[in-house]
Amino acid sequence: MPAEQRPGVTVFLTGLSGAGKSTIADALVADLEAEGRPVTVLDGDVVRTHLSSELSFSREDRDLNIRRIGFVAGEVVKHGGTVVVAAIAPYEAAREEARALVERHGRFVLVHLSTPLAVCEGRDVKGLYARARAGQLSGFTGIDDPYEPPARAEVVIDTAQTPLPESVARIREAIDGATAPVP
Ligand SMILES: Nc1ncnc2c1ncn2[C@@H]1O[C@H](COP(=O)(O)OS(=O)(=O)O)[C@@H](OP(=O)(O)O)[C@H]1O
Ligand SMILES: Nc1ncnc2c1ncn2[C@@H]1O[C@H](COP(=O)(O)OP(=O)(O)O)[C@@H](O)[C@H]1O
Repeated sequence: MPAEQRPGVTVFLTGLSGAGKSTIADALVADLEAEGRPVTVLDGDVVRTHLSSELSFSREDRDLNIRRIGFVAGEVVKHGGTVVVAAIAPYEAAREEARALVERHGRFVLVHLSTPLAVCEGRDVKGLYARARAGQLSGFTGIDDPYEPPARAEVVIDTAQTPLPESVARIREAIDGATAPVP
């Protein structure tokens, strides 16, 4: 679809640490940018450096973080832009608030990475699960802090079962409403 006719869209990747949010976000962004489609990326780690550096991982602060992300995404979508969010976003109410902020202006595609905790912990990309298990990090999602699975997600992907190119193709299908070829 020509860029000037395309409504803005936010793809919101949610899931446990190590579920594959950043990996899929990077591949999805590369896929979109290869078509000359600019993308605004709001990755949890980066947002927490630049926009939410004062926030903790309490429920209140996580919710505020997701609300900020939803607001920024909505502003970009308002002008027809494409946004990719990668954040744990463990609480249903905050995700739905972000959805509402975006859907005022365009489309919102929630992608739940349902990768099981045991797989995420086995990956332990940053060594945080080991620290949480050792009692050196408290309030870690999935260990001693909750993750509420989304009641309604446009796409659900378990990255223990789904190869990366298939994940990207499924999300492209949800965005474009047409089958994107698997590379
Ligand atoms: N207590 C606790 N719980 C969960 N995650 C923690 C915690 N402390 C630090 N980290 C690191 O912060 C990254 C998650 O940040 P988010 O902004 O996505 O979290 S949230 O949406 O506000 O809940 C997360 O990044 P990912 O591993 O990429 O998900 C962690 O590296
Ligand atoms: N099919 C897959 N899809 C996505 N990531 C995968 C897959 N298989 C293995 N991985 C690995 O899982 C890890 C996921 O880490 P990351 O993307 O940083 O997760 P998150 O951003 O959710 O914390 C990466 O090391 C990635 O290479």
